[in-house]
Amino acid sequence: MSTNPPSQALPSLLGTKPEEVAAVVTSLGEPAFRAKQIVEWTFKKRATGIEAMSSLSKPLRQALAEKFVTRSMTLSNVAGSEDTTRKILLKLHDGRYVETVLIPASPALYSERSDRLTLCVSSQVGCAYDCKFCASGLAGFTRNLTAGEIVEQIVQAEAYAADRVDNLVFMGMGEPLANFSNLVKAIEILNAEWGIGIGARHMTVSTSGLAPQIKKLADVPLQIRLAISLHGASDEVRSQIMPVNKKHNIAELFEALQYWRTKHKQRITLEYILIEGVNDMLEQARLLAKRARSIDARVNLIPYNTVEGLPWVRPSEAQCIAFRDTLAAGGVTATLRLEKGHDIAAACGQLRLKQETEEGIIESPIPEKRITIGAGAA
Ligand SMILES: C[S@@+](CC[C@H](N)C(=O)[O-])C[C@H]1O[C@@H](n2cnc3c(N)ncnc32)[C@H](O)[C@@H]1O
Ligand code: SF4
Repeated sequence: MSTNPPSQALPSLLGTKPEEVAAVVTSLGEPAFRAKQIVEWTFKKRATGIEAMSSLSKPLRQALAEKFVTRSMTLSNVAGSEDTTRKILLKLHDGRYVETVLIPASPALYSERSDRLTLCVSSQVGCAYDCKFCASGLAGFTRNLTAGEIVEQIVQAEAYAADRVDNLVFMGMGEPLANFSNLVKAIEILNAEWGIGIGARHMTVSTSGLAPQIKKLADVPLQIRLAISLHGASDEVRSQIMPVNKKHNIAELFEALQYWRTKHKQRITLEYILIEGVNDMLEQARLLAKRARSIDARVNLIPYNTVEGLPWVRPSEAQCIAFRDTLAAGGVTATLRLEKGHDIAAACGQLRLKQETEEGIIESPIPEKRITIGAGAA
């Protein structure tokens, strides 16, 4: 299934706004309406090559082809099935890989209505934040994705599925708020009528808790949703599995979330992976309930997805249910999905690790991710 993506690093039209296209068109001595046609070919007609833009003159197409590409990645592999999740492995122009995950209809999680087709997109190659349970950061950070590469994941997934994606979650590989300007540009293009046209309320940005960037994102005038990877209700537990907590602790994070709430009407989601013996104690549930109530957040409980090479295990169903019930008794709306295969993140990052290790791009990451708390931690 794999073919080589274009090797040049020209900017992609999928990451270019109409005013930027207009500036190029004008510099080429062409009338301004050509920019509108190029934008239509790019986003509405989904032209896969500049030569296909048949309403433009040949010389203009040639000049454009020296400045832009329409695609910068190729579909390399797909794993999974239509009724659960399908992980799409995409090869980037520099030979690196990212994953984007198609998730079929399921009861509403990140938006009010049922999510017909959700796509979980990546924002970086690798991740620098080193959360102890996560596959995305296992081989460290390589680079940010461009706005065009973020947008193209949706375009590639829609072409593959022959369907429209109507809900987006930034929960793939990488920390979206560490790639702030590309993220915001991509969201603007994804939201725009002239662009992909996905409503802001159907986009959720998930972050490990970069408090200053949460405030900065709050000031962007789009009603996108926010999910926080909390995974520990006390600083002690959270810092052991999420080193970012040592930089921005829970108090600082929640102060930023209060600021977010002054600018956004939609409720914040607190993501909480349940890992046996690490963060699944019921006193954590009671503290989590208190924290969630303080910002009127809902909680999404995710039984841990096993990552090859990592020692963590998911708790028993009974423990997951007891955790959820403790939250409910504390007055907090909590979602818990016990069936496998429907998880949004679905341990995203593992396909890419396997591919890049096999190709010798990265060394097999032998995780030094063991911590010593509780019974489940080896
Ligand atoms: C991969 S992260 C990407 C977005 C952002 N960096 C963050 O941490 O929120 C998306 C979500 O997947 C979760 N996750 C990572 N590894 C997981 C695993 N093995 N099982 C379940 N969820 C996992 C993260 O904690 C986070 O809530
Ligand atoms: S959970 Fe998010 S921030 Fe943490 S390592 Fe994974 S991708 Fe990075």
